[in-house]
Amino acid sequence: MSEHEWYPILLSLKDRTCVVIGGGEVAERKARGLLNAGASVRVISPSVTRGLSDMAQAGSIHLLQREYAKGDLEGATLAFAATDRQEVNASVAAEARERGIPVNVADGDTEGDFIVPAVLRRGDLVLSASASGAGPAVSARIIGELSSRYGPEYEGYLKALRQIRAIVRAEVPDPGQRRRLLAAASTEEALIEWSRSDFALDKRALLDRLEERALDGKG
Ligand SMILES: C[C@@]1(CC(=O)O)c2cc3[nH]c(cc4nc(cc5[nH]c(cc(n2)[C@H]1CCC(=O)O)[C@@](C)(CC(=O)O)[C@@H]5CCC(=O)O)C(CC(=O)O)=C4CCC(=O)O)c(CCC(=O)O)c3CC(=O)O
Ligand SMILES: NC(=O)C1=CN([C@@H]2O[C@H](COP(=O)(O)OP(=O)(O)OC[C@H]3O[C@@H](n4cnc5c(N)ncnc54)[C@H](O)[C@@H]3O)[C@@H](O)[C@H]2O)C=CC1
Repeated sequence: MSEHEWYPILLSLKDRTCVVIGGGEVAERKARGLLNAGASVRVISPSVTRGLSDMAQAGSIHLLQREYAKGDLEGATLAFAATDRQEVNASVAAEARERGIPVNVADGDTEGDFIVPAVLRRGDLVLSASASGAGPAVSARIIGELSSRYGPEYEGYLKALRQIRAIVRAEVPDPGQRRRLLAAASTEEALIEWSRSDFALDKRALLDRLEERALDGKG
């Protein structure tokens, strides 16, 4: 994998077809990541892990148990070349390029268009880390460290914050003031407070409380 300056984005894959070629541990990990993003996943491989086989049985992925053949990327939004055969991965990448489909290549020999970071999800909070291919185990370790710092409670925090933000955006016309209040609404202490209270029931009281927090933050 040569050195690149990668551009990180969050992609919407809901109900989009993503095709994974290969059925080993790496393919399984990519398939799970795609399912977590609501994608429709097609896996093509003559042999597959137990995990992939269970996912197919449960109907969560569409499995074609055979070798990759040109044409398999038809209709794909993203392609993943995750076999243990470099020449197969290269053919998948070539088909993707012909079709203009972004492709991820799991081995280091063929250039892919994108790489996959290590990911931690807490509801709407998505944390990701990448070492740009220098050492993926570092990415995994850092995400492991973040998972204890940002626990499952963050899911509730962000649900609450989304509602607060909607109220502030509707009630506070001045952009500078809005930004000031939303910064005050986003501290960890504030997130804990919102997740424990019925703030949305009384907009006036909420805005007063935010003003108080904003002033406290200054002092
Ligand atoms: C470039 C990239 C392309 C891509 O796959 O997108 C790529 C490439 C390669 N990985 C290899 C090896 C390993 N990969 C992992 C793990 C992960 N690899 C992931 C991403 C990426 N791997 C992309 C770079 C992202 C980045 O740098 O941040 C993660 C983050 C996400 C995911 O895969 O979903 C996931 C951790 C998820 C988690 O656990 O949270 C482990 C550790 C383990 O398995 O426990 C090992 C063994 C240890 C080691 O080798 O370091 C090899 C050598 C293969 C060989 O030797 O044959 C290559 C090829 C090469 O480097 O040339
Ligand atoms: N990017 C990453 O995160 C990592 C990448 N790797 C690389 O990825 C490759 C795959 O790793 P694993 O999943 O552990 O390997 P694996 O050996 O467990 O699985 C390889 C899979 O490819 C399938 N396959 C072989 N020929 C095929 C064909 N013609 N069409 C469709 N599927 C075919 C096999 O059926 C098997 O399911 C490794 O050889 C290595 O180069 C390895 C570790 C991590």
